[in-house]
Amino acid sequence: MSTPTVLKGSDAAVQNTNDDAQISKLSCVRLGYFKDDFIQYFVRRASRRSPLINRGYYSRITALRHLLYQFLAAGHDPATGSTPPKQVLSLGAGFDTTWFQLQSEGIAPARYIEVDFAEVTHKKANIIGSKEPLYKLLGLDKGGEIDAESGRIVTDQYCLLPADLRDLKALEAALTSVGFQPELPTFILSECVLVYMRSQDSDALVHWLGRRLPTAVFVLYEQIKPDDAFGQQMLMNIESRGCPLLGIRGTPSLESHVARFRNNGWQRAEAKDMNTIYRDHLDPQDKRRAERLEIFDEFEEWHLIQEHYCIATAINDTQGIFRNYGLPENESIHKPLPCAD
Ligand SMILES: C[S@@+](CC[C@H](N)C(=O)[O-])C[C@H]1O[C@@H](n2cnc3c(N)ncnc32)[C@H](O)[C@@H]1O
Repeated sequence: MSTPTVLKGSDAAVQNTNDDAQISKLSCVRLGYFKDDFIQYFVRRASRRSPLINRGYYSRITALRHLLYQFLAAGHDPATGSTPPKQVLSLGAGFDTTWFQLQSEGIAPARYIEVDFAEVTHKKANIIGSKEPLYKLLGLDKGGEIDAESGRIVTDQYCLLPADLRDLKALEAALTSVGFQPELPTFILSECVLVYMRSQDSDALVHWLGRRLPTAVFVLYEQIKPDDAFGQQMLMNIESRGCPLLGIRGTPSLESHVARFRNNGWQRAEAKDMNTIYRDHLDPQDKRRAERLEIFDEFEEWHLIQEHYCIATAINDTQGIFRNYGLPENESIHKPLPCAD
């Protein structure tokens, strides 16, 4: 498959949001908010972000990582010491490095599948193919397939697949081609992705996954509240970059995220805004450490921004392994992200 050279304007702009996200993650890593030894390979022009942005990414990444760790540990049987094999499906993964981090920590799941537009996976495959620490971790020096031209990598544990998430037939074909197993416990990650799609497309995707995956956790992070003054300004800023939040009117609130999941094949769902998550669900000790990293006095804006982002989770649990799944209230069972010295 060749990489399309002509992109529809807004698709190209949406793809560029990936670069922005990775620059912000690297900014956090360099300041010590969290550790990620791999993000450096995916950023061409590093830039230090404002304390407001850094703290926002810290809260996003810390909460999402906690949910992922919890999923990976679910179903652990203390008697046998075994945990059921699991898979991750990362939608619109961009240059996310989570698989590399999990693999280097020795806790990667049985399968980790990333999907994005071919233009993005093409660039990601090129980077992975040209950086020794990345392709060695993937075992690509010993086997597996990498086709940077088409943006496809297939190894036993990790797959990178080009597909447009609005085209469910193409997505299904891509997943089937690498032996995606719908019956395995699956963690679906959508970090700032569905909101760029029209609601009819993202609803269809949520429905399709909800119907096919009997044991799964869907974790979504994105913007909400488009209608108050701050929300209107946020929409204008994003629209001016050419990538409007086409889906935000369909899921403008916490309640609408829950309702969308419940109406589309998911047994349970909940949604919280990032103010609540930061206040009540992040490890207090790690938060204190992060809060000392930079001088910070923009509290009013901080709360406004955090109120306009949410994490929604949905669960299908035919095996009964996610009974207590979710972010815990402020307490000590958090596994803090390893932090840079
Ligand atoms: C803001 S970036 C987020 C990247 C990554 N999830 C992260 O948080 O670091 C949005 C990503 O979603 C991808 N995306 C948006 N719409 C998509 C679609 N219809 N099909 C495939 N990927 C899509 C973009 O190409 C981009 O890489």
